[in-house]
Amino acid sequence: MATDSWALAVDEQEAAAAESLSHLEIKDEKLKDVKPKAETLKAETPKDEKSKPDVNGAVKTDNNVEKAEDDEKEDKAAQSLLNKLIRSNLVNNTNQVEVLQRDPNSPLYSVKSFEELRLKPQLLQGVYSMGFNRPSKIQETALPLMLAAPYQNLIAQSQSGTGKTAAFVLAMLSQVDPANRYPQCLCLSPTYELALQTGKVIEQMGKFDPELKLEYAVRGNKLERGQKISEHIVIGTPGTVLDWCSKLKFIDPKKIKVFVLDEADVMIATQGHQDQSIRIQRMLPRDCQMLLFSATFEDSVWKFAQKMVPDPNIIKLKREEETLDTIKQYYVLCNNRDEKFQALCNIYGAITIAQAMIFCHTKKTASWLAAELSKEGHQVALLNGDMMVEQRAAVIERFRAGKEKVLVTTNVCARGIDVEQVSVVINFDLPVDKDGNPDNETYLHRIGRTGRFGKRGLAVNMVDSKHSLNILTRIQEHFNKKIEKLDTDDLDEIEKITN
Ligand SMILES: Nc1ncnc2c1ncn2[C@@H]1O[C@H](COP(=O)(O)OP(=O)(O)OP(=O)(O)O)[C@@H](O)[C@H]1O
Repeated sequence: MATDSWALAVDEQEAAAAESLSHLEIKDEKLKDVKPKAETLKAETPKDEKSKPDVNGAVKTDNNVEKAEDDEKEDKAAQSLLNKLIRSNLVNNTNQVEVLQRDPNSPLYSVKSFEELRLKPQLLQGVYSMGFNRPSKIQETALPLMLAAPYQNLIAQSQSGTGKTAAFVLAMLSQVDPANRYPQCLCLSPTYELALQTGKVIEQMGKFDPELKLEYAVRGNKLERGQKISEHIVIGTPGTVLDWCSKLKFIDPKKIKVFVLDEADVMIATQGHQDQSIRIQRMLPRDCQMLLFSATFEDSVWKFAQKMVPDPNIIKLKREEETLDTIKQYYVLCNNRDEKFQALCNIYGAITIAQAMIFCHTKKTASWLAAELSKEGHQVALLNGDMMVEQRAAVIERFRAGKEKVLVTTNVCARGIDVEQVSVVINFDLPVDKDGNPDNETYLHRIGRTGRFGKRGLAVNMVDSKHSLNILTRIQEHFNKKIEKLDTDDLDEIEKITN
């Protein structure tokens, strides 16, 4: 790849991150001078004004008709950051960890306590100071494997919130020798903000070792030319790290002992990052320990992982499956948006709903609906892709705390966000993919419950055209679970749905 193209990709990616600088607390003095450049965590409005599917996927060509795609582009990095910001605890997972060992004959260790890992005392102190009493499910197996000598490579996949970051941070910290004043561990993150988040974990966990130093290789952190970095751990985005290792030679890649590639799935979704990461990996010594982490493991991630990590051990923790078994599903037949709103008001008038999440297809509908519900006296929170990630996290936190009773959001904006306590979900518009087909996965994720949250739930789907009825029928067939018709003009009937 030509130097120009990766440099361009870096510009794009880091411009995307720069805006959030003003929102994140930055402790590192060197980073304080960085000026926000662009508001790119905002969702983009597609320039293409051609015919698009309507709210439920039907194609409309009239320019006066609301365009479904005035909406957000799915931004994996933003979603990942959002989940990190709103999460304060481990995600529970009762599935077994699957391990594929490079050498099946070597015994497989798993630990039930951090003491068993024989960490440096300051590190153990750091772990406990973070409130970690015992290793998480994935940490139980990953940590002994990562810390075993001779060092082994690892590819690990488990859903967000299961303790991957803490695991590799611990692996890096335990292998650093503070007496050697040069970078020994290198960690790649897909965006500026994610790098900062992981950096914070490194700082927290390593804070009892005053000698230990961390440097951020992110755009805006300008070092003097000709300088060599003395910090032990470098965390950064691929473009800047590549610059620092090759063009600017701030880092000697040959001295790196541990290389971590975090959020591999987000990484490959960002243009240019894959090539940059591979170029960095090629500069590292053969005996450098390579660790790759990902929340998902589709084919593309797997191919990338194999390129990055030779002779890997592989650890996977399956996501807890959601089912529709404990959910009562209904649909309401309407003719247009106003009728859907009326149906919603009727439902609210008939039953007590503690907290509900309402999903719309477009930002415009979501804003309209939130305003209408407020007029009706509801305490409404609105979430859309125009908000900065931190603002979105604040909205979700307030909703979680029960400060608002209704959360109105767009489909794309809330994908992958878990608000477990919500038992009523209203699909004001049905979830469809970009081609206008039923998005079964999103439907399941949104209204389904895992074993742990097995309490009963209620889902109401608003149908406003033949097309959306067809989408609903296909969703019903896909899950082979009946979605009952609900007449929202009949109060008695509505009341029955809570029984
Ligand atoms: N052993 C532990 N005990 C208690 N809490 C933990 C433990 N390990 C991690 N946590 C906490 O659980 C949350 C999720 O952990 P972490 O960020 O490491 O998960 P992750 O799998 O890296 O998630 P993501 O894929 O979003 O990066 C964090 O708040 C973290 O502080």
